[in-house]
Amino acid sequence: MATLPVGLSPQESGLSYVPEAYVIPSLGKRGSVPKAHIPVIDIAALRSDSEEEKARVTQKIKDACLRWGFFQVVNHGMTEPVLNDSLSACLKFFESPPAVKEKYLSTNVFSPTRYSTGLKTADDSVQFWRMFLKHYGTPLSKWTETWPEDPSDYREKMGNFLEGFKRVSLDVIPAVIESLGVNPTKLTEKFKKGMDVVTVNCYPPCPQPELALGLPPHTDFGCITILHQSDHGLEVFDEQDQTWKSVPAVPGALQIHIGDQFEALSNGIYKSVLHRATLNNVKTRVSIAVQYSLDFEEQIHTAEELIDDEHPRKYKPSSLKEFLNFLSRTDVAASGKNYGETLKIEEN
Ligand SMILES: O=C(O)CCC(=O)C(=O)O
Ligand SMILES: [Fe+2]
Repeated sequence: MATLPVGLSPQESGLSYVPEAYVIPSLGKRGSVPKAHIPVIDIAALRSDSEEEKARVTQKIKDACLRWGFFQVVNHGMTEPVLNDSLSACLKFFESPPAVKEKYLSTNVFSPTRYSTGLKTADDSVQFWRMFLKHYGTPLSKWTETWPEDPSDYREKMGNFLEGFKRVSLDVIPAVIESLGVNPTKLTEKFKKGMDVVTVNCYPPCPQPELALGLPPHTDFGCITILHQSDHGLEVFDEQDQTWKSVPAVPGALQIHIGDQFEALSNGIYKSVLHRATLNNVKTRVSIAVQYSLDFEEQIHTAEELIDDEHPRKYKPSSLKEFLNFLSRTDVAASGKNYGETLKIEEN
């Protein structure tokens, strides 16, 4: 499929106005969005031997998942240099000459490493003020070779970062499963061999940030997403009062989203969080969102422990491969279609 050469989109070329295809009429007059009182959870105890301390953290995770499907974590074990270096390596990639990015330009969602703009591609009918790079994470021995060679430290910095992130995921995922009253042992073994889909988002300054978005309202398809950002800009939808709220910046904190596949695992007890990325007109924001799922074709099912006569199964099984098939045949930006909706079993 034809696509714009790298560097020519309005957000890459620094256009001084927002073209029609980027204007989101439903944004209306945005004014100031209230802050969300999102729990900030110290997860150090998840790595300790104290069952009592672990249970305390697990309870906090449960409360946050029920209320928001979202929380922030601190004391996650990632060091500041590893976190900072990953963002600088990503920013350098986006600032590289077009020839560096052209190698990865693709509209094929199955490409292991893919650069593009907007939500899915520059050809979508609705556009978003974003550039992105997608690739897989661990095991590094399998995927590093597929990542950009330029900038020269990208592979090293992202490798350190993604190994640390995987460890955080293996602390948080069992705790989320446990918080549902489900034994996490078997699934955790599968997650060790699971896929991490890495999306590096770059949102350059936008001349009219009130008119456009970096990413439209969406839920993430995976089990959980862990997000690391250079600056705030993420908003979550508060189901309680049906309004958008901004996620406060907490230095060093990582953001954790419940995704569609964990909503299905929980039989709808936890809901995947609706979120969107907003823009500013001052500085480039970079975020790294890693979605964790089982192996490519391995399906995740609703936990049997959560199904009985009163609580029938509400979700179909799903896999990363099935999600990518959905994505390749759907113009998500124009249709507003969401993968999570396709997983719901219709009630008779
Ligand atoms: O940049 C952000 O804050 C959000 C990124 C995101 O939602 C995604 O990559 O799925
Ligand atoms: Fe997302």
